Amino acid sequence: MISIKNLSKLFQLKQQQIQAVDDVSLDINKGEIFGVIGYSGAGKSTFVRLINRLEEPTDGDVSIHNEDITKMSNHQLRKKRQKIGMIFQHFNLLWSRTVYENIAFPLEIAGVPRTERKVKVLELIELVGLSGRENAYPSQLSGGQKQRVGIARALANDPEVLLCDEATSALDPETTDDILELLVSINKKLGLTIILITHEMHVIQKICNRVAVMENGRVVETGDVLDVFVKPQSETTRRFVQQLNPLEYEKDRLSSFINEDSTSEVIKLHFVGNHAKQALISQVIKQFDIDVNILQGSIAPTQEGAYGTLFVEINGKESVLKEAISFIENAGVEVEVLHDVE
Ligand SMILES: Nc1ncnc2c1ncn2[C@@H]1O[C@H](COP(=O)(O)OP(=O)(O)OP(=O)(O)O)[C@@H](O)[C@H]1O
Repeated sequence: MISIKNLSKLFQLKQQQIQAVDDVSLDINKGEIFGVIGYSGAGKSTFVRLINRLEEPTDGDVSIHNEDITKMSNHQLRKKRQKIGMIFQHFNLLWSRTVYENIAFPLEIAGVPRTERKVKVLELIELVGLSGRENAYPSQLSGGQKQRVGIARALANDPEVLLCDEATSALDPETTDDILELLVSINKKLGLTIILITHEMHVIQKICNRVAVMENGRVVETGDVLDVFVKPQSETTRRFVQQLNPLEYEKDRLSSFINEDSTSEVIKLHFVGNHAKQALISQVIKQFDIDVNILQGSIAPTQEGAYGTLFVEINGKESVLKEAISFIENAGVEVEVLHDVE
């Protein structure tokens, strides 16, 4: 487990002080993919760089598997850093070295003998899907391939933790998805703990188990990804969740589709996890004497199961509508009544 306690970083500039990270405490479980999301300037990069002491904390502790890295000597820290891999937005590859040589570099530094090095590098090249490109130089690779080299290099010394600093922000959406899939498969195959920072909610949705939301150096919300999607607590989190389906938040838009009928109601259904797999609407139609008009729906898969919303207009006798709503709620689906036509 990674235990972060009261972690702070104050940058002391000539004219001003910047509290980049402000009293952050978090526990990250072994083997999970933990996301940190925030807008530009929220303190994400500083936070992630404090975890391997690329930045020195002003205050607080970071323990990785019960070893407090903030108390380590430079020598101990160098050894420990071999067990903390890191990948970057702009890949940070060595441009004069080939794919093979980039990946071999951390092994050379760790003093791994040449033959052992070769076995490991070839294994990593296969793991990240770059077989055949061993002798290419970074300038001959696409963005996605460069990040694959970055990932292989970060894994060379069999780290316990992989830190990802906006690792997909420079990539197009399709390549982003490929790299995210690679991170999930590495997490599963190697049981590696991954801490990932991003400003994009779909990155969190796709691969994280838990998430922390940062604002002005502080963590304003933390929880399981599904819980945070379904019930965002802070305004900042709500704005991030909105990124995934902006239309869902334009309830006014729906009003033009609603029949001017005194017996209709518009409801929003929240499907979480396995509840998203039920044929609930067809059951409601069969069981109750009501009409259902589907206005809008969406579903987003997460590592912890799916999360979906559906806006429907239901039309029928008031007492029957009430019964139908109770039926839906009893099936484990949350119902929000949005609009009562007078
Ligand atoms: N080395 C530094 N010296 C002084 N101020 C810094 C330094 N690094 C970061 N800051 C400041 O700390 C604050 C947080 O920056 P940080 O880069 O951690 O945020 P971020 O959430 O990662 O944003 P971005 O995604 O834009 O990088 C910002 O106000 C930034 O200007």
